[in-house]
This record gives sequence, C-alpha cells and structure tokens, in this order.
Amino acid sequence: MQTLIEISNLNLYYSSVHALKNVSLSIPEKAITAFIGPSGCGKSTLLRTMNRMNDMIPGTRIEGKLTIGGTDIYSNEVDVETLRKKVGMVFQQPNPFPKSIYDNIAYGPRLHGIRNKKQLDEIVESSLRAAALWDEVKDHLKRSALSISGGQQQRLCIARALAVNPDILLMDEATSALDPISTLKIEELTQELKNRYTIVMVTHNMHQAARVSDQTAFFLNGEVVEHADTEKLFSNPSDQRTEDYISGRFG
Ligand SMILES: Nc1ncnc2c1ncn2[C@@H]1O[C@H](COP(=O)(O)OP(=O)(O)OP(=O)(O)O)[C@@H](O)[C@H]1O
Repeated sequence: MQTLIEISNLNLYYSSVHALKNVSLSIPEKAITAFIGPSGCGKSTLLRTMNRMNDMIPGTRIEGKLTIGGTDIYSNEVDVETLRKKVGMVFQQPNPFPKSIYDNIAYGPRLHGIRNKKQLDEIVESSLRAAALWDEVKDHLKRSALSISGGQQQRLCIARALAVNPDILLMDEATSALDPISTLKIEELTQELKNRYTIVMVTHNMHQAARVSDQTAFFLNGEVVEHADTEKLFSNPSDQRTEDYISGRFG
C-alpha cells in the first residue's frame, strides 16, 4: 500500500498541554486506518491536524511535519480552504445545515463556483448514491435535512463531504451517536468508500476498529504506542500496553 499521509515527529501543544508527543505515522491511501486508545490520549487532535482544524483553537502550537501526497500542509503556500476541500471531515454528532437535503449537498460545490443546475443535480445524486442514501431520499430532496433520522443525517454529512471531491475522509467517532443498525450501515459504507478514498477514523469501539479498518494505531498519553495491520495488532500486538488495552485491562 502506498503512503498518502506522512507524519513525522509531530508535537502539538494546547497552550501548556502537550497533547501529541513526537508522533510519526505513515497512513496508506485507499485504505481505512483506525485510531484507538483511552479518552484524552490525542486521537481527535491528530485527526484534526490533517485538515488543520486545530488552527481554529487559540493557543495551539504545532511542531514537526505532516505531508499529504508529498505536500507539507503546514507550509505557507498551502491554502487552508483548498486543503479542507481535499480532506473532508465527519463528526460525532450529525451536523447537517438547517436547509433542504439538496442544498446541504450543493452547498460546497456552489461555494466553489458551480452554478449550473444540471451539474449540481448530478453532484447531488452521485454524492447521495456514494453515501448509500439516494434511494431513501430521492423523492424528497426539498425536505429539510433535519427531518430525516440521525443515521440518515450522518450519511448526508458523508455525502456533503464527498460532494467537493475529497481524497481523504476523516471520521471522528462518526457512529458513536447512532443506533446499531445505522452504525452497521455506515460501517458497510466505509468498505465501499475505501475503494475511492483514504479514510482515517477515530473510534472508541475496538470491535469497530477490528471489523472495518485495515490498519490500526493505538494511542496512549499523546503517543502512538503501536501501529500495525489491524489483524496483527489485535491478534499479536508487539507492545505490552497494546495487549493490556485490547484485552480490556484498562481504558
Ligand atoms: N481545545 C482544547 N484545548 C485544550 N486542551 C485540549 C483541547 N482539545 C483537547 N485537549 C486536550 O488534549 C488532550 C488530547 O485530547 P483529544 O480530544 O485529542 O483526545 P482523544 O483521544 O480524542 O479523546 P476522546 O476519545 O475523549 O475524544 C487531552 O488532554 C485534552 O484534554
């Protein structure tokens, strides 16, 4: 597998909190990488460094290097808006805009200058299809996005991210607020999406990481303790701390 995201000696501070400590990690393209570890160990922080969401938090300082496709995303030449278009994100709580289903998906493409109705219709349909939501909503695209179920809203948020043609999809505990059936749908969806996108997901649920990811990184106190193929990490971890965590001894 080819590396898409290369993280080298990354340190991140929230004022005096040293949240990421010398993290180095290579993330392969068109595969799913899961971040696991106890609460507060830095999983979401590392995820947010990949589309510079941490820039918005005052007092944040970052050292080290993070490249995507060879480009240092913290260099001065990088346009953060373009970066966020290429690196989409889905959060724990579905957060559709209080607009119609159609307008949620068309929002990003419109922002990037697409005005042609036929072209927008095509993007809306292909994005909803890619997020396995089209059949459920195609007859009421004008209905408010807030009127569909939480699981459908989360797939809508995935469709919204896909509508601007990203390379990477970041998922920050994207199923933890959903019921088991909606969770399963999104897990199945990720297996489709990884053929076209690179997915990095934070999950509290070790079983989910074991079920859906190709590689897993185990975090503890701001450090990456172990990063390996998911099968290897869960069946034969190299580090005693990984073994203790996956066998439920702490966390
Ligand atoms: N905006 C912030 N300001 C200050 N400190 C923060 C901020 N966000 C996170 N932290 C701190 O950084 C550390 C890492 O937090 P982070 O949210 O990345 O961990 P996490 O592994 O994703 O946890 P969880 O699983 O609970 O979401 C924690 O000590 C946390 O308190």
